[in-house]
Amino acid sequence: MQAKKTREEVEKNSMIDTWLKKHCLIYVGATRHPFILSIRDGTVNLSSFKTWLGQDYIFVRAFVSFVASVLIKAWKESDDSGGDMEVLLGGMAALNDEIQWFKNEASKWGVQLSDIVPQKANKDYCRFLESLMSSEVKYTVAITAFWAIEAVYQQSFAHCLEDGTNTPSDLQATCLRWGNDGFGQYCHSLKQIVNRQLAKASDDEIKEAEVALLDVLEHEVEFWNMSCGGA
Ligand SMILES: Cc1ncc(CN)c(N)n1
Repeated sequence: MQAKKTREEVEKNSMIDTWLKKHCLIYVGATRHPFILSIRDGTVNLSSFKTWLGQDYIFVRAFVSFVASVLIKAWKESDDSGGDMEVLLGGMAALNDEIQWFKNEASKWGVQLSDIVPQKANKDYCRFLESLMSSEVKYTVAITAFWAIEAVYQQSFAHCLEDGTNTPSDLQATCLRWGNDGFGQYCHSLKQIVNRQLAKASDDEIKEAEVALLDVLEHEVEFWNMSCGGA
């Protein structure tokens, strides 16, 4: 018979949900940003959209390297009982498509990707990713950040696809890229990996993972602000 879980174990198993409740203000700030709300209600400024498109292309290229570093940490540190490598490889494959998608969208919207200069918020975010790539950073911390980065886009763009929204038809494909059910399922798999890692992590690692989550949420807010011309 399975032993009854202690309250501590139950809490650790759903650590992410506990954190999202605790940090609800910043989480809502990242997933319901005015830029996203403007897509959702159809008032989006197209020049902001194009800024976001060009800057995000640069971000995604840095993000691929970060994901590669998470994959290495998974190989070294995870017992892989949850099939982490497969989930991460699926993520890499999706990023390969994402880069191609950015190139196609850029040519559709007349954005010259070779001319894009990364703005401060983007540089800061990429620098943060680089800091997580250090071998000193534990898998639990890096995978928490990884899940949060993907989850913010999934939650944000899925919000633009809900019934009764006014998302412009030519932005539907963008919203579907991250708001589709398959991407939602992928984020759910990442979240399960994170909760499993946190359940066996040391107190210090748990603290570091929580800080990484907050850092991601702050960088995501700054990234949206930048897209609107605010940073
Ligand atoms: C800034 C940012 N955050 C998240 C994602 C989703 N891969 C993205 N493309 N850009």
